[in-house]
Amino acid sequence: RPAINSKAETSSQSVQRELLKKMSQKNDFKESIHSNGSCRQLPQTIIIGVRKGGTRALLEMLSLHPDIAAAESEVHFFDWEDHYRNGLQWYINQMPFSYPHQITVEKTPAYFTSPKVPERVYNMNQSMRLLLILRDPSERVLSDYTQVFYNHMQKHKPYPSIEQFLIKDGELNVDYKAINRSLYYIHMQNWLKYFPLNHIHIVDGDKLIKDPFPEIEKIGSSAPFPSRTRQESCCSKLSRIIIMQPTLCISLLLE
Ligand SMILES: Nc1ncnc2c1ncn2[C@@H]1O[C@H](COP(=O)(O)OS(=O)(=O)O)[C@@H](OP(=O)(O)O)[C@H]1O
Repeated sequence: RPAINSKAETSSQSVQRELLKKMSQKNDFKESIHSNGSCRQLPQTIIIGVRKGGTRALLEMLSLHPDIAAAESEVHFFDWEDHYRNGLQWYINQMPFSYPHQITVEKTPAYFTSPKVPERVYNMNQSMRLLLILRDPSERVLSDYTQVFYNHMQKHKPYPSIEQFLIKDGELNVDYKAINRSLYYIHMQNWLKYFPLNHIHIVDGDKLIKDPFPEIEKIGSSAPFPSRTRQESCCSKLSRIIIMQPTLCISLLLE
């Protein structure tokens, strides 16, 4: 099943409306509505990971589509207790304003490897569409390590070499977080307890970086970048595309 499908959208939105009604009875919930008719909506699609898989690039590419409204920053609603305790009203408040026909997408790469998250997402919306971008697991480990290494360097803090993390007692150290996050099949099993495989659209991160358009096209069954709005959308967001992926921009302009 495609991860983003504007027809299936209708049923997903009605599920969420029911959910919001229940919330309003309990917590005096008020939906934030803008005077221009847009409002904040719960996401219908979540990019759940994987960390360093290309989640930012994927979100930026999807947000080129005029029917997609993307949350700017990582929300960490389902994985951080402090946030989860705040409830759905708080979650909605983190979402961008969007029009009813638009699909709201958020990305928090830590969701994929957090054991509590699949059940929590399921409890919110059983028909949630999940996007998971994976890349070569070894390269992902290096990328993960490098990010933490540079964070330490910037703070002038020492950080062990990668060799010190990789091997423990002569064996691969699967307790090392960066390796553990690359054990995709383990985390996937958690998600499959709650969502069938056809709810989880897997994007090939290695292909996305080399040739993004075919990977993006696979996400939606209907044309993900309607021709009517393609150029307009491309021009207004040109600078972002150039930063993220010049070849996507060229594809969009040539289409
Ligand atoms: N199109 C495009 N533009 C820019 N970057 C791209 C793109 N596609 C994939 N990537 C690679 O994505 C890696 C960062 O992944 P994430 O965005 O998931 O990182 S994070 O988890 O949100 O920190 C990061 O990996 P590293 O280069 O290993 O750091 C990027 O190279």
